[in-house]
Amino acid sequence: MQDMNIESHQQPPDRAPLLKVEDLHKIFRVGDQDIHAVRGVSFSIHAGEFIAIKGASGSGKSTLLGLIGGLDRPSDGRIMINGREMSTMSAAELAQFRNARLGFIFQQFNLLAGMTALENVELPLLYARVPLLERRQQAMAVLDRVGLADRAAHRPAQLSGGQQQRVAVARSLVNKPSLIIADEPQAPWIAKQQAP
Ligand SMILES: Nc1ncnc2c1ncn2[C@@H]1O[C@H](COP(=O)(O)OP(=O)(O)OP(=O)(O)O)[C@@H](O)[C@H]1O
Repeated sequence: MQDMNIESHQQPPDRAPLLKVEDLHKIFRVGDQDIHAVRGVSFSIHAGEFIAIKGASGSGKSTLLGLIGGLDRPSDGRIMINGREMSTMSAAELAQFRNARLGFIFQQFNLLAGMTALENVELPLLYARVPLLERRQQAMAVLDRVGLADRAAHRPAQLSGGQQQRVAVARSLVNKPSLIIADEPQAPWIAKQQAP
């Protein structure tokens, strides 16, 4: 892994971290080659804190975000969320935790092409078994917040790139997550959205 920097943009408050990463490593085995994508990364995030992970292409940023989000397991090191070690969670617990506590914005947005903007935003609530009327109202409110209420019935292919990005942001916010993980530069936009 090349150099990667973790920058905090707010003063962490004096309380236990929401997320603590300790000496994290990820090694991918490709053929007979070991790719050390994440090498000994440690940091903490407190509630309300905004953190940017910066580094050259291929320095391990997406891999690190995947590990924090529980999408992949580390080769070594620990990830503690609210004092609980992620590796001790079962697959079902991890899925439940991801759905209830984390919001993801992927590099490629990962919107479902066959669904409308509103249905895409509703997805985390559907997984959380929120009743239809309630989830429709909540999803619509967040779509409105990102300025896309009038595009609710449009499918991703009928939206501009920036609008698709805003749908992805709305989907990441709809379950009111403790932590939003954003791959690539939408992050300042999210910080603005989260401001009271
Ligand atoms: N599933 C995988 N199997 C093998 N190698 C991988 C895998 N995923 C990533 N890598 C390698 O790990 C390294 C880190 O990749 P990663 O995608 O985390 O970088 P990044 O910093 O997010 O890059 P970018 O800014 O270009 O998106 C790269 O050398 C990449 O080729």
